[in-house]
Amino acid sequence: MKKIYNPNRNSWSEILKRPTQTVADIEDIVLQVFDEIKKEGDQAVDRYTQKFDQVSLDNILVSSEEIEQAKELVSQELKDAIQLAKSNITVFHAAQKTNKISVDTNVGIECWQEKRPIQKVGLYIPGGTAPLFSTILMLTIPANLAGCEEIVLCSPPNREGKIHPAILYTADLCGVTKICKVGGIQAIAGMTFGTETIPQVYKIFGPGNQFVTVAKQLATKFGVAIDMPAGPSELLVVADDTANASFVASDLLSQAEHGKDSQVILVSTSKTMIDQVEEEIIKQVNVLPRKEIAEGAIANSKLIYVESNMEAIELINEYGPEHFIVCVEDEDFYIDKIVNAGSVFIGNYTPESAGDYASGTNHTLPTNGYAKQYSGVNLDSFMKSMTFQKISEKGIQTIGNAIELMAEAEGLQAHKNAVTLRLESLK
Ligand SMILES: NC(=O)c1ccc[n+]([C@@H]2O[C@H](COP(=O)([O-])OP(=O)(O)OC[C@H]3O[C@@H](n4cnc5c(N)ncnc54)[C@H](O)[C@@H]3O)[C@@H](O)[C@H]2O)c1
Ligand SMILES: N[C@H](CO)Cc1c[nH]c[nH+]1
Ligand SMILES: [Zn+2]
Repeated sequence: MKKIYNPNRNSWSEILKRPTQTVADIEDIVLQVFDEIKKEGDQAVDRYTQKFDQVSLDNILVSSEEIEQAKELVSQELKDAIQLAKSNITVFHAAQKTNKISVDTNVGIECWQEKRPIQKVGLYIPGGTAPLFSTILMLTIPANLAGCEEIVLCSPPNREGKIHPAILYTADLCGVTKICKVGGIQAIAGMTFGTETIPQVYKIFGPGNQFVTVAKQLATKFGVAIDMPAGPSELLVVADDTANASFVASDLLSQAEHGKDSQVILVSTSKTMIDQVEEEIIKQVNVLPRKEIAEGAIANSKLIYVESNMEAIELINEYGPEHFIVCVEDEDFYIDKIVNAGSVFIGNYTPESAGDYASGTNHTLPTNGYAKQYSGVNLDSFMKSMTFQKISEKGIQTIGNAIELMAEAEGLQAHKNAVTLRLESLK
């Protein structure tokens, strides 16, 4: 990991660059896949599954027999762990429900806001290098709580044309309507345009690698909504001498092992802590089964020394990390001042992995600096706010003249008439 001491503010944007490819880099291939899948449907899906996943499938739909087999293959111990996570995620997301908001803005003018579910949603579950069945909990639980009617799930098949049993088990447990064995750009195109097998949806959710993320971003050009750009995982830890260097290193490696295009950063006001974390990383990475992937991400990562907490928080807000761990004496300073982060983890006993799996918060979060403008997935992501109003005779008499004047000033006579006719009927 590259060590940087007291970086000059002018160099922050260069130092904090992500290693991922952008829309401009991947756009051509995404638009080509979109175009062919829009025109040819399943046939083009199969062609790209052969190209990018090295397998061809007669039927991409998961059958009930495959689900029954998967249930047998998942151990009771893992099923119990999934149940614990499901329960905590349900409790946290159910608490996000809001009541109808109703106000009389004037006498006789009642305005209110209510939420309604998005009827058809599509969930992308990553499966390229690791079967992220935990993401199914993160997406189906709020979708079900919101009341979404149709939940379509796409995840890439392996070279034998199969999806990992834990993905199938969890999808079945969480009431997914349809599971399709399709990944990458093909999956996003399928759910955007619809094919003979993949249903078209109104909104696509879920994380993925840079190809999936750029495909989701470009899909919005074709009318589908997305949760957010949730690409290669990233983590920023702020730590001082009160932190535990081995814990910090384990957290950094937990996100580095997601993919070579992940990025992890340590910001510290202690040079000693930076040296200790560096040593620990070297020690811990050697025994990881995904050592090569983690080392790839570490090559993109930084250890940054700054002189004050104020400088640290300004740099962190400039970066806008997906995950932000705070292991410092003055936690409240960072809790109060953080404005750009997907999810915040506080104290030496709050590993980021807790949020990935089982504490209850959602792990589908904005990456690549998008924490500056996007929230992570939550209950509202699966709902729309709708407004309603009911105006009485007294109400239209109160605001009618203002509407007439404003409509006339905008040169919209028909708008004015809709009020004038009613006011005259009340004379
Ligand atoms: N931000 C979040 O909330 C969050 C959560 C979980 C995981 N993640 C990220 O999700 C990602 C999962 O990545 P993954 O690769 O393991 O699985 P994935 O399912 O996202 O991607 C695999 C698919 O990518 C496609 N692909 C691979 N190489 C390609 C190429 N050269 N051209 C076109 N398409 C190609 C293939 O179709 C393959 O099926 C990781 O980067 C991880 O960090 C992010
Ligand atoms: N850390 C990922 C979000 O960036 C989520 C995840 C799933 N499984 C393990 N981790
Ligand atoms: Zn993770």
